[in-house]
Amino acid sequence: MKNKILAITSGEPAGIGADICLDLPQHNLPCRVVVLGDIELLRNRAQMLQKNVKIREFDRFSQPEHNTLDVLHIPLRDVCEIGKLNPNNSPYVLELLDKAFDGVQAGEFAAMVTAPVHKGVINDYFSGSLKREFFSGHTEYLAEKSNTKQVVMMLAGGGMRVALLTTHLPLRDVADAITPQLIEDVAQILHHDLQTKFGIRSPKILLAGLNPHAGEGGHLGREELTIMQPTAAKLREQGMDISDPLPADTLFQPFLLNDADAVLAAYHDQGLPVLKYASFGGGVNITLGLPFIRTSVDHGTALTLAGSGKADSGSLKTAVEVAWQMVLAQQS
Ligand SMILES: NC(=O)c1ccc[n+]([C@@H]2O[C@H](COP(=O)([O-])OP(=O)(O)OC[C@H]3O[C@@H](n4cnc5c(N)ncnc54)[C@H](O)[C@@H]3O)[C@@H](O)[C@H]2O)c1
Ligand SMILES: N[C@H](C(=O)O)[C@H](O)COP(=O)(O)O
Repeated sequence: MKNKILAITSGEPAGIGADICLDLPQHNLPCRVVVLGDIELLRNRAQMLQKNVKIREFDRFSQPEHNTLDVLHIPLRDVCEIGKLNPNNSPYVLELLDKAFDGVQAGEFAAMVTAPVHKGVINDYFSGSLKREFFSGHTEYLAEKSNTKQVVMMLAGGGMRVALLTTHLPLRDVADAITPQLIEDVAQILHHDLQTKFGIRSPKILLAGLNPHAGEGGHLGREELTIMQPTAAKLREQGMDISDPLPADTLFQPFLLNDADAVLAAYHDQGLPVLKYASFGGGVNITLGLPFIRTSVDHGTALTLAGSGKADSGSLKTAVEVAWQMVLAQQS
């Protein structure tokens, strides 16, 4: 295979991104990785955490070395104090993503894996600099950069896969966002990627209702009756194995999950707390529908843990492993 290297963006510099990246050489990974970030920041963090790891500048032509972290150096824009967000470093955080994106587009990297960023401070930077942009998350940022109209956020862990109809949206806006077109687009991407990227020939998808008890026959909200059920029926006519909207409070039970390949939840905090309860620190976030492979950790920047030695790097390890499995599946 031409490109065997995965790009790992080290994320918000004041958070645990550097800490968890420093564990990568110990993880017995199935492939070569390069971390994108400020090399001095990584060296300082390694010293602080007393990590016995060699940190060297990335050279594509050098041989991988035992206990060595290859770093593609991208300099910080301003001082970084551990645990303290500095909006002036937000362009640095975005540059890590842009460089990884350019690398996968150019075929230099086989996939990208992202350590956590802090959405709030990036938006603080945008508003402080009078810029108009809004940063919702990696998922939306990478969709926009790659001109992809629709992508799907799916997390996997604890023996389940949970995909989302809506991602980083205020709860107030969720109901209006759920349209037949959105359900069709998201379900089709989910179905397609479960087949092509995860080798599931006939994926079975459980659709979660939006309202309590899936609308209670229309008495507790009508979205299930007017939007979700008719769209699910249409998708079934097209050959997809997708349920009618089911009550979300009892959907995440083994007697239903054991027979399903994915849950399609209506919104972020309907699906993700269940999955994170089952697997926090060992799950993986996968963006489906992109023209390249991108996975991420299942946790955030954990500012108070940065530099403490208490950050668990298990999710980053899983994110690398899953990205690599997807690279291999793509080749076969
Ligand atoms: N992939 C990503 O970029 C990503 C994912 C989730 C959240 N975030 C962002 O992170 C920021 C902080 O979010 P939050 O506080 O809601 O969630 P968080 O995941 O940062 O923290 C939640 C709790 O889990 C703990 N925790 C998190 N990661 C851990 C790890 N690896 N090991 C041990 N404990 C860990 C934290 O200390 C905290 O108690 C927000 O800006 C959010 O948007 C980013
Ligand atoms: N929704 C994700 C989670 O809760 O883990 C997280 O915010 C990361 O999203 P992006 O990958 O879009 O940044």
